[in-house]
Amino acid sequence: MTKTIAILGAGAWGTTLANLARANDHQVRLWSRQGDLSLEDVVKNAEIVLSAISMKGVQDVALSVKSCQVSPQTIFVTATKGLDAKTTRTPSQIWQTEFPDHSVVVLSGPNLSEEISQGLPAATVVASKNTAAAQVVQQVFSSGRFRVYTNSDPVGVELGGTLKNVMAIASGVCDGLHLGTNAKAALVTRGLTEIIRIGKVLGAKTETFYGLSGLGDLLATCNSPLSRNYQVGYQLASGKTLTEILASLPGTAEGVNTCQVLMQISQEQNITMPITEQVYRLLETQVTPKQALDELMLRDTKPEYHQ
Ligand SMILES: NC(=O)c1ccc[n+]([C@@H]2O[C@H](COP(=O)([O-])OP(=O)(O)OC[C@H]3O[C@@H](n4cnc5c(N)ncnc54)[C@H](O)[C@@H]3O)[C@@H](O)[C@H]2O)c1
Ligand SMILES: O=P(O)(O)OC[C@H](O)CO
Repeated sequence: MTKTIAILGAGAWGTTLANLARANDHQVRLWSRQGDLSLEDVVKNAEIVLSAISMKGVQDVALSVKSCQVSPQTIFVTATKGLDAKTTRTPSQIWQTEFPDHSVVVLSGPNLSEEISQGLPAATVVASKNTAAAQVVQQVFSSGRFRVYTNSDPVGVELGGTLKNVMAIASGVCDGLHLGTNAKAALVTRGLTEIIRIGKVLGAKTETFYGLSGLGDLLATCNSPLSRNYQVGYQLASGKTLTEILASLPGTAEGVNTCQVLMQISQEQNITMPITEQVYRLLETQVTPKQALDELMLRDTKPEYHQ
């Protein structure tokens, strides 16, 4: 059945998702703050409101939508991968707080938008506490080129996509320093352990991180030069400054902000995050890429716990 869908954020991801929904004959209205359409007109009578806004704009946009006329049945979908710098909340937590009586669905997976725009096959996950709402979103986007799975752990799915961005920066550094395949495998594997450790404290289920939105997205983002987060790390390794890199980056690299928020969470909740800590110190120019590597390699010896 044709759905009326409002997509907020006309960047790389919002535009790609709009095209996927249009290809399935849905009626899509795309809103951006630079565009001609008003937010009020775009969300009016929408059965689904999907946000692909960068993290820094999510809270403000959610508040603006709250002041618009939204149908009580509207399903909110969030495709943002980040954490709020002020509150440390995830995007779905922000949308659910502003719209407590609505279903909120998280859409996340190994989804480099450029590949999907080229018509290459990909899979993703739609997760919600409300299974029926997740199934509606699954039908909207599913096609022969985009396979959509449902999941009942929205926070786990969301955190998989968010936390891997920090590991993608580290992976870019690893490749930029030409440290080899063994080093990369060690980094990604220990990165997953670190993601699970943080994710469990933040309320996610461990098994979710072994799925598409966790391990899947970690593999995609840590291995692709198309990833903006990977590019940040790769170019830091070549000696560029973060300011120079961000000035020429096409779109948002959420891992930079996520890393700062994670350091705050690490201090408040006493969670050990060695890789995140070194990425943070590198972004803050407290260490060079080579020093960050040495710090990680020379940590105290320990058993290989996966927790
Ligand atoms: N590009 C991808 O491959 C991809 C895939 C999956 C998820 N994501 C996630 O989707 C989100 C958006 O990524 P993108 O690649 O489209 O980024 P982008 O930089 O191309 O677009 C970001 C969009 O957010 C809007 N925005 C930013 N701040 C705003 C504010 N204060 N108010 C209103 N609008 C604001 C921008 O105008 C733009 O439309 C990120 O969280 C990213 O991690 C991206
Ligand atoms: O370009 P990045 O680093 O934001 O990665 C895009 C997607 O999150 C990959 O799934």
